Amino acid sequence: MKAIQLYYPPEWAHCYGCGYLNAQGLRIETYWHPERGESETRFTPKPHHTAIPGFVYGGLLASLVDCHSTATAAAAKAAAEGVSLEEAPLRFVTASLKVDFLKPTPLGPELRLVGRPKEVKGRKVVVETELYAEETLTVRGEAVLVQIGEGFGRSEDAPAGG
Ligand SMILES: CCCCC/C=C\C/C=C\C/C=C\C/C=C\CCCC(=O)SCCNC(=O)CCNC(=O)[C@H](O)C(C)(C)COP(=O)(O)OP(=O)(O)OC[C@H]1O[C@@H](n2cnc3c(N)ncnc32)[C@H](O)[C@@H]1OP(=O)(O)O
Repeated sequence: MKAIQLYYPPEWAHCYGCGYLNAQGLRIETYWHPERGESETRFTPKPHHTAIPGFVYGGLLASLVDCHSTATAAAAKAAAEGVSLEEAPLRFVTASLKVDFLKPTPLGPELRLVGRPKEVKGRKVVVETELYAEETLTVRGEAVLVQIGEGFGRSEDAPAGG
């Protein structure tokens, strides 16, 4: 099975969290399981991803939820439209990200994120994510993702003043 991120066209593959062209990035890989209608990402934080000794920094956890959600949105939209990502390289950006830190996340074990599309409507997809450390649910996220089109990211799309 090929990771969803590997379908992104190169011009949209520089993201710190999920771009395969970002050598310093997290380069997460997310897989879509059509039989369950769910996505899955596995990631093992490094020792420097520390909040306090023994626990994962929350900003990293938010980044994982963020990029896991954009990938889930692409797969969910492709599934809803009955197209493959091979023929339709869909790309989403994050409009809104909510992260609830339910319990401290231990630093050491592999983390597992499970994503489910809650709504697929037009260019918008809402994704719910659960993050587990050794079967313990420690983080829950909800993100609103909006599909970008070809040419998005040209200077006229960039925020003013930047
Ligand atoms: C990546 C930065 C983006 C900045 C732009 C510059 C260049 C981009 C170029 C390439 C990007 C390539 C790859 C992406 C890389 C990484 C992705 C990883 C995740 C991230 O790290 S990404 C960074 C943080 N991200 C942003 O920097 C976004 C800044 N922002 C915008 O660029 C606009 O804000 C946008 C496009 C999000 C929406 O603008 P828009 O005009 O296209 O969409 P529109 O208003 O039509 O809304 C359509 C439907 O989304 C609903 N909706 C919209 N905003 C909502 C909100 N906040 N909460 C709840 N619902 C919301 C509406 O309610 C409507 O829903 P409904 O149809 O149901 O009414």
